[in-house]
Amino acid sequence: MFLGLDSSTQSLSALVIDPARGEIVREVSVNFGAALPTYNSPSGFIPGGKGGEVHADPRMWMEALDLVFEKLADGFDLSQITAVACSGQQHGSVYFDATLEARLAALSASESLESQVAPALTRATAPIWMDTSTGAECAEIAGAVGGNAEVCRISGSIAIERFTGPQIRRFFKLDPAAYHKTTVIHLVSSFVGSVMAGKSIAIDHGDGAGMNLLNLQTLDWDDALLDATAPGLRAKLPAAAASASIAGPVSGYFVHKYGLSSSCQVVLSTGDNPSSLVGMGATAPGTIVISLGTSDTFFAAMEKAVTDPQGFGHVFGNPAGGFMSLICFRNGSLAREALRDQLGLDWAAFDQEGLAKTPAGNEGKRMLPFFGPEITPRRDFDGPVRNFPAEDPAPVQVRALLEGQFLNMKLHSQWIGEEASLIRLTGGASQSNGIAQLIANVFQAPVERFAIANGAGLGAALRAAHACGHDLAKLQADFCKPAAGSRLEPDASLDAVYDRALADYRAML
Ligand SMILES: Nc1ncnc2c1ncn2[C@@H]1O[C@H](COP(=O)(O)OP(=O)(O)O)[C@@H](O)[C@H]1O
Ligand SMILES: O=C(CO)[C@@H](O)[C@H](O)COP(=O)(O)O
Repeated sequence: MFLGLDSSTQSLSALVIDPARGEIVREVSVNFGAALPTYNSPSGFIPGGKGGEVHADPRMWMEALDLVFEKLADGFDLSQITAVACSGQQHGSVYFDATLEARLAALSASESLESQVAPALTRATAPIWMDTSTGAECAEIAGAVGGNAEVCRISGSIAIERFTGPQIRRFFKLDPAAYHKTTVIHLVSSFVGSVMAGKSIAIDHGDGAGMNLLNLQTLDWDDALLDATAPGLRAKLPAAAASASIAGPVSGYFVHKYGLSSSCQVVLSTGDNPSSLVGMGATAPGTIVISLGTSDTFFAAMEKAVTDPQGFGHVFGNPAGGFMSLICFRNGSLAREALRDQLGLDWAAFDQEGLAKTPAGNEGKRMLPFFGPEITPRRDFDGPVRNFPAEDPAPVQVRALLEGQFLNMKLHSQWIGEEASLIRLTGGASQSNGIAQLIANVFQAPVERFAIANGAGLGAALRAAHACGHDLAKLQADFCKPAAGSRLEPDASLDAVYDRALADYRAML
């Protein structure tokens, strides 16, 4: 059996697969806000950050890892697990001093992970992907390297506020003493994997490409980008390596405390979106994945690595080899939640009210769907913009938000240059039938969903199995199957309606 862990924005989840039976045999999850309320992070991050700062408390992730293993081990024999791999929310970074390695190597099963690892932190909180505070650092990095076109040529993205390099530069500028004390900087995914392995593990090319530090030609950290970011940075970064590498056996902590086998192997971690590419069976070009987690993301395996001339889209490593496109929309589920709560609805009513009671195209009533700062396209927070009165009935508001979100996605994914022939949906909001049908109609492509909404966790488990010799294509054929009756066809009669809507939306931006 193989275990996949996914440390996303709002939760840490675990999923066990049995390739011999082609089945998911166990799934558990810990929601940070609900299970760990003392961190005051109801949506997984510390609210109220100033100047675009959005951080999370890494101690919360350590506590969640113990909690998820307690749940996993309850009535389940974890010694059956051959290997584990992790996925994590992308770009977030965790900073440690020179005591980290000794602490990880000597973890005692009689104490918590948090009490043993947290004293090594050199930065109390971790900037995460929602952070937009590094505009100045992005400009400095681009300026030092010769402009954003050059940053994009090397790393697959222009200098981006949430990416790890600009975040590291900001830390170096804000607290140089703490930066100099830092000897290891991990991504969220490689951090969780390192705790599992009892030693710092390498960063894979999938998540590493989201740092503005990886050279996509050499697949190593790029000296010009390192120098532009902060002094002595190469020595603080784990090596960059292929996603399918085995890091070593699991830490004795998990053997003695939760019953994993001492021969259980830890496979390198990757980002939650590259992991979902694997879990949604989309590692070969042709299928587009839309993930509706905290962020909404749109991604696909690439035939060849093209970059976004507008600078919003990214090129990441495909965990199965080659590259993938990725576009991230910050106003995803939290924007839908904000409107749902303003209107006093639950999710069922949100679907029924919004989509069943209004016509496709919303009679021209449109919304720029930004309930917080947006990154695709870049907009400061000035609230949603409507071309109709904010007092209009709830169904009009809901349809305007949802159509706005997916028109925005359609508009900003055109640079990839591929017509969507099949879309697979994952993430929490993919459970909504109304949203799934709306996506089919806006993109005029069939939409499929799986029985589980956690494509990233499934991807992690599949990667663990693949790294241990299982054939990835066979694993994907067995596990990445749409749930019976889940396929939704687009309504071809709405093609012209959404063409017009897209033109209107573009004009409103
Ligand atoms: N039926 C639903 N309709 C719309 N959104 C939903 C529904 N169920 C859950 N969600 C949204 O899914 C989000 C969590 O998705 P998830 O993929 O677990 O996020 P993450 O991986 O970022 O932690 C929540 O913010 C919630 O608003
Ligand atoms: O910033 C990005 C991708 O570039 C986000 O997609 C994060 O990876 C967070 O993922 P979720 O928690 O929303 O799944």
